[in-house]
Amino acid sequence: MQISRYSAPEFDPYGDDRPEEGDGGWAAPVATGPVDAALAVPGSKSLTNRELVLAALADGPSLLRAPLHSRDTALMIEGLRALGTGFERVPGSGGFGEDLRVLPAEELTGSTTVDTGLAGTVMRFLPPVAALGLGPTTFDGDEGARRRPMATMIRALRQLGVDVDDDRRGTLPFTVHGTGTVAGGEIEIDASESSQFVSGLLLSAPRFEAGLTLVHRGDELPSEPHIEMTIATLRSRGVHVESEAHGHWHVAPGPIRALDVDIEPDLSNAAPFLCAALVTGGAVTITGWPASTTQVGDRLLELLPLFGARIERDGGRVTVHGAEPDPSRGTPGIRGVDLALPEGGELVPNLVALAALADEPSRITGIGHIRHHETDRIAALAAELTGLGAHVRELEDGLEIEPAPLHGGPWRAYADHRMATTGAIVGLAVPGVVVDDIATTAKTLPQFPELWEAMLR
Ligand SMILES: O=C(O)C1=C[C@@H](OP(=O)(O)O)[C@@H](O)[C@H](O)C1
Ligand SMILES: C=C(OP(=O)(O)O)C(=O)O
Repeated sequence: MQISRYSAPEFDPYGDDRPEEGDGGWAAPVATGPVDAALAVPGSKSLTNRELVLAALADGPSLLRAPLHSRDTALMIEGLRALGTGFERVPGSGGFGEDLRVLPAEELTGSTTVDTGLAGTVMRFLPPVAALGLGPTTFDGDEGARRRPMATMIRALRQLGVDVDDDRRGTLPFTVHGTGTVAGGEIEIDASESSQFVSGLLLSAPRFEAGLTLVHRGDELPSEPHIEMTIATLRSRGVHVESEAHGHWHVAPGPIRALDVDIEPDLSNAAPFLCAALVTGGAVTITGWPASTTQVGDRLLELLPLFGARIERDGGRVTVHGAEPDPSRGTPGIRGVDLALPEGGELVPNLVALAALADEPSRITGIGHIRHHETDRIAALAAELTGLGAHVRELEDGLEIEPAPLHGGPWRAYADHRMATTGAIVGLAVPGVVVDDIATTAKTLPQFPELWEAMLR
């Protein structure tokens, strides 16, 4: 079996580690009965990478407790370090690696390169930071990263008075010519392709001379909970942020306060484990579930019951129980859903695994933007499920799935952590599913293979 090199505690967020190529595939374990497991998951990618950026721009050192250590967060650390930020490792109290002290640069520097990997948060959050640095910063990333939209960010920076050289491609690679200051002011963007354009601009905005008034004009505004998360993290550091109308934000110029923060567990990364309860008719408990959160993964507690799950909550322990076996519908009796889910694109791949194993048809729409994630997730899900015998119809902005008996076969991950975990979920119920690159889960959850096998023991 292939185990990722990113496993804590050996994982070194400061080294040159990159995921390894697949070694011939990971045979997804089949559940031999209902799962019955309790586990904790490591810190949130979205919170860790926001707090890293804000800590680097803050007016003093900040401590991040229980941050995520994964490829995406290592890339963020390396990018910020290239721009002059200091990092110290501090013994952590959590089970998934060390805490991090972030030491902001006296002056952000440029004349460097930033490797974004395939991390949307790195490629959309760091260009405005680089604009505050002195000197040119060239951004590039994985082959798949060069296909992800960047034109909205490049145009926004130009509107803010920043010189960006992209050879008119509108994608990586490009160079941000930082002068040490950004004028700021009022701009309009179309964030239909990704909420990360909004988040990236808002995170650096307190450091712009005039702050930022940002107006979204476009057909869609996906992943709104992630924008709420950005606003909440800014406010917790004393930044004045207003949103008086939908798609309008104003960030006042001013200091970003240094702050010691606890990073919540990644609730979107809890999803595959919770789905396992439904697929096997068992029960899975996640510990440390926050009482209140801006994470979109919290919506799993409303979404999974639509598939037939029962949720039990006891303080920070959240347990998902599979549907009661129903002989007239077959065990484990997963229900079909008809959902519009523009706010929860990152949850979709795992939920589609449930839909493919359900006894009834499903339709999930409003998710055209996930064609711009790590891969075109609509096309990838349709291709991989069809390869296993599923009846899937690809819509422009979603998927329709009809119940059909599935068989084993290869499952391509497309360098997408959530495609990899989706293959694992299907493989619980379908013998012979082989995920080509389970190590790609190191993007946000290096411990996935170990946690998955432990859940099944
Ligand atoms: O800001 C963030 O941390 C994220 C925003 C969302 O991006 P999109 O708006 O591109 O979907 C989400 O899907 C991604 O996993 C993380
Ligand atoms: C879309 C995702 O990632 P990224 O931050 O690279 O956009 C995701 O994690 O599902």
